[in-house]
Amino acid sequence: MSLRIGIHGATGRMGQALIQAVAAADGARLAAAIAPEGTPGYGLDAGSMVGLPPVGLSVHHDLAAAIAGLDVLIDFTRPEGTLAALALCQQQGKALVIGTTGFTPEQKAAIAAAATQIPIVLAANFSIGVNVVLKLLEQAGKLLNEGYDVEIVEAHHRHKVDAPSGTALRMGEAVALGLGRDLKTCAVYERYGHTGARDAQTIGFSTVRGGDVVGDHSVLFLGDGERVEIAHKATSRMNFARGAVRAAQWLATAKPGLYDMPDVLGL
Ligand SMILES: NC(=O)C1=CN([C@@H]2O[C@H](COP(=O)(O)OP(=O)(O)OC[C@H]3O[C@@H](n4cnc5c(N)ncnc54)[C@H](OP(=O)(O)O)[C@@H]3O)[C@@H](O)[C@H]2O)C=CC1
Ligand SMILES: O=C(O)C1=N[C@H](C(=O)O)C[C@H](O)C1
Repeated sequence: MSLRIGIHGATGRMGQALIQAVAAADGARLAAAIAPEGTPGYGLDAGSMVGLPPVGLSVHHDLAAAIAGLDVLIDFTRPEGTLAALALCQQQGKALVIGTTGFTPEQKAAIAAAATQIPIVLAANFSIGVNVVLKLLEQAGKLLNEGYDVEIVEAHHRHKVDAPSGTALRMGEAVALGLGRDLKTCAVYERYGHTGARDAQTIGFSTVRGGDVVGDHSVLFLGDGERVEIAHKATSRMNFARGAVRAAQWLATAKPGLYDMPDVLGL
């Protein structure tokens, strides 16, 4: 029996990559493609929409009905879309993969609460490369914990609506863990005007938006007379999509709980 996967946000940049990734995956099939009524692509066959042979499923907006016929829902939408999907998955006891970013602390707490009843993978970045980089960053934080200022720079396409990226924030958490700091109290997200000299205990974030950049992240450890840079550059969304499908397959046998991509990858 193949795993029945539904995609919430099917007409989006990631939704379209996910349709392709599900089509290419062994042991999985697309069982629903959900997007807001009337959005470009709405009503089309999900396969045809992405240039594949027709799959016999049209993009529709009835999320509750769709979830009833799924094993796992993959959500790449906006925080409010994810929370609607979360409530329905919880009601129907279905597993959920969340790729959406930009959640408030309260929204993250709602996801964690739902994960006491259903299995959820919540990851700001589903690429293998970024998840390996997170491990390297924790180690770098441990080793470069004296005399190095940490700055995180990220660049994304002109359509991205949240900043800093979820990945940049996860990278900040990984470095902070290595350094023995709490990102909540040491992050600096804005600088303008007379800022004063840099506080050595801070982790700074800078955001670039423009063009079609898929996702670039650099973490700089700036010392006296040298600097270390750990960077990841995505050139295709297929790495994220394949990772999310892998997470959906992993969730099929997982117990209720809140998981991240390192759990899926065994890192
Ligand atoms: N974790 C990861 O590895 C990655 C995460 N992301 C994240 O995934 C999310 C989506 O990115 P992307 O595909 O580029 O975005 P897009 O805007 O291209 O697509 C979003 C999709 O969700 C729909 N949508 C928007 N708002 C809602 C809502 N409130 N309820 C239901 N559906 C909604 C959109 O429809 P409409 O167009 O009509 O609004 C569209 O179908 C972002 O948060 C992004 O940061 C992106 C890449 C990788
Ligand atoms: O919106 C995007 O495009 C991306 N969002 C994710 C994030 O916020 O980290 C992951 C990736 O960088 C692409």
